[in-house]
Amino acid sequence: MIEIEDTLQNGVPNVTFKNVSFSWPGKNEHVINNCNFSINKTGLWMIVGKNGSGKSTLLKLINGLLIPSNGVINKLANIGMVFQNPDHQILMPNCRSELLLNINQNLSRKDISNKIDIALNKVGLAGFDKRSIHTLSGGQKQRLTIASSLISDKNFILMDEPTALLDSSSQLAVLEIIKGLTKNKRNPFTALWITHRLEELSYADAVAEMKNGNLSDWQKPFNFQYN
Ligand SMILES: Nc1ncnc2c1ncn2[C@@H]1O[C@H](COP(=O)(O)OP(=O)(O)OP(=O)(O)O)[C@@H](O)[C@H]1O
Repeated sequence: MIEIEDTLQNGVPNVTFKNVSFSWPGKNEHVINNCNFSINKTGLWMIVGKNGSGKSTLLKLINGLLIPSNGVINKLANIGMVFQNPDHQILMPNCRSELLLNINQNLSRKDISNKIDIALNKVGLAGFDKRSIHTLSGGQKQRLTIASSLISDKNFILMDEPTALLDSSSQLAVLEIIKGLTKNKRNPFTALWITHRLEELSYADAVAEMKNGNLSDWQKPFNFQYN
């Protein structure tokens, strides 16, 4: 049986997989194999795992791009996505127009401008609203994709190796921004972050490994062992 619920009642997320399996069309083996886990608190959750272990597939199941072959996915969250390469998701020529794409168009002009200023400020891009995308660094572009999620009131952001293309100072900036957002008690926020960069795990509230189509139990970063 396949069943997906998608409603948002408050800022605290609940994403739960119950016996979820998924195989790509034409393939017999399950990439995701009877997978069970739950994310039911705000915070920064990180997943590691070998190439091809199914991490990106898992994110696509969470955001509804893929439908499970079996099992149940319950989603109580307003879900956004940040990809490894921001050039793959930024569509407009400057920061303001990119954010306008993602904002509730029923707001007044004044509220729209305020929201744009607040979102840019939250990601350390205050004053960048008129900047052309081609003048931004990779790290600034990645921060703009986070601002796009914020401005569309997402409270759960899926991040697929968001720092893989960034140098260490931009990596740190993105990590600090996401960590700060997840600690903001007034606007509960959650990130599920896939990484191969093990030094990032110390920022996580919980870490799990994707292996054999399943996710291990969540652990504190200092308890987590990965071979
Ligand atoms: N569109 C697709 N069609 C068929 N098979 C796919 C497709 N996308 C991914 N796969 C296969 O699914 C498996 C898991 O891929 P996935 O991208 O989820 O792994 P991953 O853990 O994210 O890998 P990486 O760390 O390299 O990004 C791989 O065997 C891959 O070849």
